[in-house]
Amino acid sequence: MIRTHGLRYKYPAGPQLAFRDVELARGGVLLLQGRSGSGKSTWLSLVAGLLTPTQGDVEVAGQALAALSRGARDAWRARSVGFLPQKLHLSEALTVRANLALAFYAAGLPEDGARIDEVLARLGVGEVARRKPSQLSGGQAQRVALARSILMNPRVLLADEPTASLDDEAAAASLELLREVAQACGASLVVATHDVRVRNALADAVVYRLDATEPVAA
Ligand SMILES: Nc1ncnc2c1ncn2[C@@H]1O[C@H](COP(=O)(O)OP(=O)(O)OP(=O)(O)O)[C@@H](O)[C@H]1O
Repeated sequence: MIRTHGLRYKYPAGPQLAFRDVELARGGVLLLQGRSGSGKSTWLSLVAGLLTPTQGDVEVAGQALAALSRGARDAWRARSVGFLPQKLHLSEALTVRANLALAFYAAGLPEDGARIDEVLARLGVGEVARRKPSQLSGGQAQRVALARSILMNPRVLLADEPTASLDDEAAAASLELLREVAQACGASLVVATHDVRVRNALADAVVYRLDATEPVAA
C-alpha cells in the first residue's frame, strides 16, 4: 500500500509542488491524472524514493521512506518498487537478458537466470532475450522494461505514461498487461497519464487529479 501525508517538493530552480494526501490499499489501482507539468512524474519519484520530500512523509508497504539512508533507500527501491519509466532506459550495450540481470545487482541479489527467462516468457517476449534493445519493436521494448520492473515481485508498480506512443489497441493491451502483472505480484499499481483512454481501461481505479482538491483514499 501507499500512504502520503503533507507531501511537498520544491525543485531548486523550480516551482513548489504540494500534493494531497493519498492512501491506496494493497492491490489497489491509482490513476494519477493532470495536465503536463502538474507534477505527476515528481509524485512518482517521491513515492519511489528517488526524490526526498521538502516536507511530508511517504510510506510504501509499511516502510517509511524517511527512515532509510540513501543507500538503504536505493536497495529498498530495487527490491520493492517496480518502475516503468516513460523512457525505458534499456542499455544498448547489453542484450535484453543482461539488461534484466542488472536488476539483481541493484537489489544486491545473485543473478537468477531462470527467473529472467520465466518473466520474459510470461510477458510473451521470451524469444528476444539475446537481442539488443534496438532490435525490438516498441511494444516488445515496453514488455521487456515491464519484465525488468517485476522481476523482484515489487510491492508497488509505478508506470509513467505507459500508453504515450501506442495506438488504441496496443494501449489497451498494455494497460491490461500492467493490471495483470500487478495483480500477480499482489502489488499496488499507479498509472500516471494525461491520456484520456486510460480512464476507460481502468474504470475502477481510484483517480487522483493533481489539479483538483479533494482528499484521495481507497
Ligand atoms: N529538475 C527540475 N528543475 C526544475 N523544475 C522542474 C524539474 N523537473 C520538473 N520541474 C517542474 O516541476 C513541475 C512538475 O513537473 P513534472 O515533470 O512532475 O510534471 P508532469 O505532470 O509529470 O508533466 P508531463 O506530463 O509533461 O510529464 C513542472 O512545472 C516542471 O517544469
